[in-house]
Amino acid sequence: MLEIKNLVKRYGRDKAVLEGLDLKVEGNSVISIVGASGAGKSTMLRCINRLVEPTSGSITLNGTELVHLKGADLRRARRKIGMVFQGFNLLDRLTVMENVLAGRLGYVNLYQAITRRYPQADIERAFMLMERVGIAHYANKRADELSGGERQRVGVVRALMQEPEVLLADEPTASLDPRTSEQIMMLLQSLASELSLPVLINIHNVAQAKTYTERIVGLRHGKMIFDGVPSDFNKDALDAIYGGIEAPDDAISDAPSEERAHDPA
Ligand SMILES: Nc1ncnc2c1ncn2[C@@H]1O[C@H](COP(=O)(O)OP(=O)(O)OP(=O)(O)O)[C@@H](O)[C@H]1O
Repeated sequence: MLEIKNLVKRYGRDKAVLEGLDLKVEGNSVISIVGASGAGKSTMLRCINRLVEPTSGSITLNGTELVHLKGADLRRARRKIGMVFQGFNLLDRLTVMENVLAGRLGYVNLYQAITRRYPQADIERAFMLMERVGIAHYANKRADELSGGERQRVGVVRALMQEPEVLLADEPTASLDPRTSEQIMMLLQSLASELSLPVLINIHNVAQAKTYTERIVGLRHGKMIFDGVPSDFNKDALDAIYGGIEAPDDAISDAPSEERAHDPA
């Protein structure tokens, strides 16, 4: 279980960008975090894996307090937090397999890491996960030879190689075309349930949030002003989150639905 209590983040002396957030995530829920640009979505995710230092508050993952961890304890805790990025964050000149195995760096010793001698079990797990998401045949290709959707699948597998207890995805579909975005959302939804993994997804596309996630958290100016199921995310909720700031296209339509029931990967 991931539990955030009274999380505050202030950059320097500026006004707090997160003003006391509380969030509890259990089981294999897939949760989207929506909000206008600058609402604090990325800051919230980055506080969880401590890419950003929380100013105050508590974040626990399965009983371990993450705030204030340092050194080896922080590295150990971070292994349990997978992250998928908007820009994929792959090492372009390395192969797909090498990128995927980078997800094990937190587990192997320095010699293994430098010589890239990963345990056989890691290689088998890598192939199993690459098969699962449909990229195993690209194992020896350079990462920069793949399409955006394929690259994001590499990013997802790399995160899963960490054997995470929670998966964070920061705008995972923002660099992809609409159809590929839907495929990645479906993939995250299926993997959450197959691996019993909670997944938190920052997303601008409210229609996709409604279609592919089971809970929506809405932020506005660093405060949580909506936390509920997609069917309750109506025009009022939309106005409360975006009113006067931004009006996302097709935000309350039930957009992509053709393939929502299955994952083609
Ligand atoms: N490193 C930083 N230093 C100072 N201010 C920052 C830093 N990172 C983010 N901010 C500010 O914090 C606020 C929240 O930013 P954040 O990136 O978390 O929002 P967001 O909801 O993810 O926005 P977007 O959807 O545009 O990515 C913004 O006002 C931003 O300018």
